[in-house]
Amino acid sequence: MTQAKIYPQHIDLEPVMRVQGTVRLPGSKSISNRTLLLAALSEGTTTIHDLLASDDTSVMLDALKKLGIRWEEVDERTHVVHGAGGKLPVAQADLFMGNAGTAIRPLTAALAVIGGDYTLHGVERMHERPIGDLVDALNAVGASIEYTGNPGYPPLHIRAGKVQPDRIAVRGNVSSQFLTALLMAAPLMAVAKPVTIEVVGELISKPYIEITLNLMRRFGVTVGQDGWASFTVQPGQTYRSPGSIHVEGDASSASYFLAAGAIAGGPVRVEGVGKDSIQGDVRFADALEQMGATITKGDNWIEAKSNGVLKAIDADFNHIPDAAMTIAVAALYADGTSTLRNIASWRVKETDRLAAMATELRKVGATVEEGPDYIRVTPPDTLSHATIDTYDDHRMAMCFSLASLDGAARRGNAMRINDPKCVAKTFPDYFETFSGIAQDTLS
Ligand SMILES: O=C(O)C1=C[C@@H](OP(=O)(O)O)[C@@H](O)[C@H](O)C1
Ligand SMILES: C=C(OP(=O)(O)O)C(=O)O
Repeated sequence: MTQAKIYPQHIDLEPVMRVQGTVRLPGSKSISNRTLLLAALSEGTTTIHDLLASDDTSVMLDALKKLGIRWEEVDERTHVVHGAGGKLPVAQADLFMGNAGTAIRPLTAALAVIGGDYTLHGVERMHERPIGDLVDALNAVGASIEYTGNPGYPPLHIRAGKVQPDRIAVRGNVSSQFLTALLMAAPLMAVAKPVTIEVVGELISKPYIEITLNLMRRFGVTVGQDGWASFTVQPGQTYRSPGSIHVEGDASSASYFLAAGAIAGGPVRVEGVGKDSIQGDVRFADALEQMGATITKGDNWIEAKSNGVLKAIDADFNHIPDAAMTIAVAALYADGTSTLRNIASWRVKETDRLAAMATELRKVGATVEEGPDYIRVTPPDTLSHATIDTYDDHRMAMCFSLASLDGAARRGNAMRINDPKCVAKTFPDYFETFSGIAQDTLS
């Protein structure tokens, strides 16, 4: 095992020869934040097992508390949320949303429909991440949401409106979270008549909608679906607590460990997600398999093992935008040029991930072509030592830990990752966990 040296400003990862081991994954961010909100909107009390403890869930928990929702942390792995049955006890609040898309977007819709006087804001980058499609959709049917900074972006000021539409139209090509937000708020609007949400244009990141529909179902609301074009919620359905609910391990967080196993020996097993996962990012394992790794799966685990040099890949990654970043770095270990297509949404996430990925991959010696919605990576013969900037993007930090795996070629040269604490967004002890699978290091 390596001793990861954590500094306030950077972490130095010694070259790793081989990885092997088993990792217990933190809870899924997407499932955690949806479950918290649905539990808060439900009638009854919900016990949540294995909730993610990270910045993104903290902002949701804090916001719910400010809105008057009672919850308790029973122990490290168990939370209890007392639902308020579709109402919010506190009608006026100022809510800090950090940089959590899964908090601000669904809360905006729920608060706009329930009504009250609420302000929502976040970190600087949050104020550069679009929310206009969601605000337009809601305001067009009677909500009252104003921008207090730049039009189209948080911060927002929500006032009581009257939102009881038959139909709502929302664009789906910037973020699927806008549709998720409207879907979760739809039962609150469908008081006397059905509500249909129509998707205008292309819908990206579709598997995240499946997570939304699955969790809504578990909280007692079924949604009628016409392909990906429209979704209908019948009236009279209210959220009801399932009693208790278990949060799967995070499939996006799994990607770093599975990629490590595929690159540097393995086997590496992740526990907490398996073949019946509701998270689209488990399909990351299919991409690794396509690149030549051996993947095995059980009910609650996935394992990756390498078979020598990875094969280059050319594929559409629209369905797994987060885990696709891991493929871009795994491409450093492939036998040729890899192309990741249809990932324009990378530009509006924690940073402009297409630009950031291209810049940092070049630092380790790759030849990179950055297109409007694609990235093409040709690995160097030998990876160079580099200091990687992370742009306050947890995934940049986690992805580039994989660049320490070329142990033999970079004897003595650590890979430096700046601002490693940004992993706290979804995986606060990522680097300790990563060092736990490193079997041999060279220094
Ligand atoms: O709904 C969700 O839980 C998420 C949807 C995706 O966003 P987009 O729909 O904006 O691609 C993903 O990138 C994000 O990390 C989580
Ligand atoms: C895009 C991401 O986050 P968010 O939920 O804030 O959109 C991410 O975690 O990669």
